[in-house]
Parts: sequence; structure tokens; C-alpha cells
Amino acid sequence: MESYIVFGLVLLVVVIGATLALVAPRFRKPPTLPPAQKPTAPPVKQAPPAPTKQAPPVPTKLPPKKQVPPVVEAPPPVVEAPPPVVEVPPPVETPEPTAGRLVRLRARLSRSQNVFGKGLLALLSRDKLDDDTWDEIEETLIGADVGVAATTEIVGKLRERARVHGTATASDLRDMLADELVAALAPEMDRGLAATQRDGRPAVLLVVGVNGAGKTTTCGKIARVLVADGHTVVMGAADTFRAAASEQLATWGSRVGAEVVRGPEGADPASVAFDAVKRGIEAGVDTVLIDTAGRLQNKVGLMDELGKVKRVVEKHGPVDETLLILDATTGQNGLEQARVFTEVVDVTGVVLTKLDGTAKGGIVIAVQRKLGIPVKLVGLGEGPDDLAPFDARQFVDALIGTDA
Ligand SMILES: Nc1nc2c(ncn2[C@@H]2O[C@H](COP(=O)(O)OP(=O)(O)OP(=O)(O)O)[C@@H](O)[C@H]2O)c(=O)[nH]1
Repeated sequence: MESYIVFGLVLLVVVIGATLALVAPRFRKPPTLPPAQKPTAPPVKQAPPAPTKQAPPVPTKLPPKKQVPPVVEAPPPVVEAPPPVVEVPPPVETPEPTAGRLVRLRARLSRSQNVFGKGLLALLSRDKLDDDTWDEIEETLIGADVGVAATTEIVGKLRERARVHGTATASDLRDMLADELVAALAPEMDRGLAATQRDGRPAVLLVVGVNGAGKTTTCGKIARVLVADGHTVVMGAADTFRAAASEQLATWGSRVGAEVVRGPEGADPASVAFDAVKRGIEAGVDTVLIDTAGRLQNKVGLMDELGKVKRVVEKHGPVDETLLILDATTGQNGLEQARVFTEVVDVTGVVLTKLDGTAKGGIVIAVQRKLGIPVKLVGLGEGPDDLAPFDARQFVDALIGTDA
């Protein structure tokens, strides 16, 4: 019996033990894991890149918005092209006739008129022409750049005539003075320009002078004088020293329909001059007018350049006229420059510019006497036709007035 009880107890214990063994785990606390192994932080196994699996081939029929259009470069904005620039040549002008220009421009001599017309005539109108008055007359003429020698001669003759006349009125004296001034201007000198063809070849005119004298401007004005007188003209821009000079000449030429032969800046002046004459011959014009450079520091340089221009041009034939441009406002100093030019080239005529800007109109007399070369044209302003053929009588009348 006892053994049954023991057996029963043992069985009971076994059953209980087994039951506990089965049930206990359910109530057991979950094991505490070390933080790193917290289940919350699952090993950061890179989340598999979203469907790394090859994306299925894009169905060819994708909705149009998803299709990436090929990058097409946007065309540049349409800029409206400016209308083509059409160079309209300036209308060809008709220069004013040359006859009567000096008379028309006589008022431009107003500064010199004050000296001659007012100053001298006031002196000659004095009741008594004594030595002091004659001295004053002399001083006035010298002050007007007539030059000492010419003044002495003019006053000497006038004084003698007044003495012989005995009772000369102011009007008589004014006429006598006019005569003496005209005589001093050597009215017999030929002042015509050699501007017509010779042996079927154009006349060649060289224009020389220092820069600033108004050389290029005067060259343009001479072309107008020639055109006004019915000549056809080609100009050569052989002043290649100053870039603007050839541009300036081209403008003058285009205004009167005269062709201008130019070379590149700094070109050999002689070659431009040669080409101009060649062109003039081809075109069959009456005159070829050549502007030369004057910015030469010494006589040797001047000789070299002008000498070469002349030599090269003369391969076509002789130069017919060499005009020296002189600034009237430079007075006696200008005469020194002038002399250098006459030693270098055979100057056949003088153009006296800027007579409107001086009270010393007597320079015309001094120039002619000192150089023995006629003044052929005078510049009386900046206008294109403010260049007049010189005439001794008209000039003197303009200076001292024709009325008593
Ligand atoms: N008042 C007046 N001005 C003149 C006359 N002739 C020329 N001029 C002026 O003188 C200035 C110089 O003229 P340019 O022809 O450029 O002189 P230039 O320096 O001898 O010419 P380049 O030798 O080419 O340099 C210009 O402003 C002309 O308008 C004139 O008779 N009267």
C-alpha cells in the first residue's frame, strides 16, 4: 500500500513538473537583450533599394507626359535684322561761279579794311600832310604786313604825286593810294591756273604747304573752283601722313563729283600721286590735283619727300603748276616757311588763306615781292566757295572802298 502511495506521489510530482514545464515559459519575462540587439534596430541591412530588380522594360506605350523629349536646342530669339544700310552718296553740288567771288566776299576783309579804308584814308584826309602824317602812313602800312621795302616805295611815290598835284583832295589821294597799292601788287602777273589738258594729258597741279595752313581744305576748294570753271578733276590724297586728310579730301571730292585717289594710311605719297595722275589720264580729265603732306621738320625731309613726289609724278609728264598754300595770319613768319618751299619745288603760284582772319591784308604785297610769285587765289572764309581768284584791282578796291 505504501508503495502505491509513494508511486502515486511520484507520479503526481512528475505530472506537476511536466505541467509546469509546459506552462512556465508563457509567463517568463522575455529576455532583455543588449541594446544593440534590440529588435527595434534591425540590422541596418540596407533596405533593398527599391525594386532593384531590373525595372521591367518601359512599356513602349508610356503616357506621353512621361516621355522625356529629346533636348532640342532652343532657337535663338528672332532679332529683327536692321534694314540694310544703303550709302547714299551726297548730291553733287554746283559750286558758285568764280567770277566776281572777290567782290562778293569783300566784306570778309573787314579787319584789313579798318586799317586801309579807315586808318589810311583818315590820315590822307588831314588838312595838312606833314612829315609826321607821312610817318604815320608808313607805320600803318608796315603794321599791315606790307613790308618795309614795299612801304617805302609806296609812300615815296604817293608823296611825290601829292606834291606834284599840289591841291589834291582826300578823294584824289585815295585814288592815288589805290593806284600805288595796285602797282605794288604787280597786276601784270599771270594769275591763271594751268588746269587744261596738254598733249592729251591732264594738267597736273601739286598743292604744297605746311600743315595748318589750310592745305587740304584749300585743295578741296580749288577742286570746286576748277569744277565751277567747267573742268573735270581727279584728286590725289598724297598727304598720307595725317589719316584724316584723305578722308577730308574724299568728302570734298564727292561733293563736286571729283574722283579722289587714296592710298592706305602711311602709304608712300609718291605712289599715291603717281596713281592719281595715272587715273586722271585713264579717265581723260582736265586736271589732276594732288594734296601733299607738309608736316616735315626740316628742309632735308621736305626736299626728299616733295622731290620724290615730283620725280615720280613726272614719269607721266611734267607738273604744270605747284601751288603754295600760305596762312595769311602767320605774317612775316609764314614768309620764311614759304621761302623753304620755293627752294625745294618750283612754286608757280601762291594761295593765301585766312585773309578774313587778319587785319594784315598787306601780306599779299609782301608775299609777291619777296617770293616773286603771283598770289593766284585768296581764302576768305571756311565756306566751300570762300576761295576767290585774286585780282589786284578788285582786292585794293575791297580794302579801301571805291567811293569817295
Ligand atoms: N577763316 C578761314 N579758315 C580757313 C580758311 N582756309 C582754311 N581754313 C581753316 O583752317 C583749318 C585748317 O584747315 P586744313 O585744311 O585742315 O589745314 P591743314 O592742316 O593745312 O591740312 P593738312 O595739311 O591736311 O593737315 C580748317 O578749320 C579750315 O576750315 C580761310 O580762308 N579762312
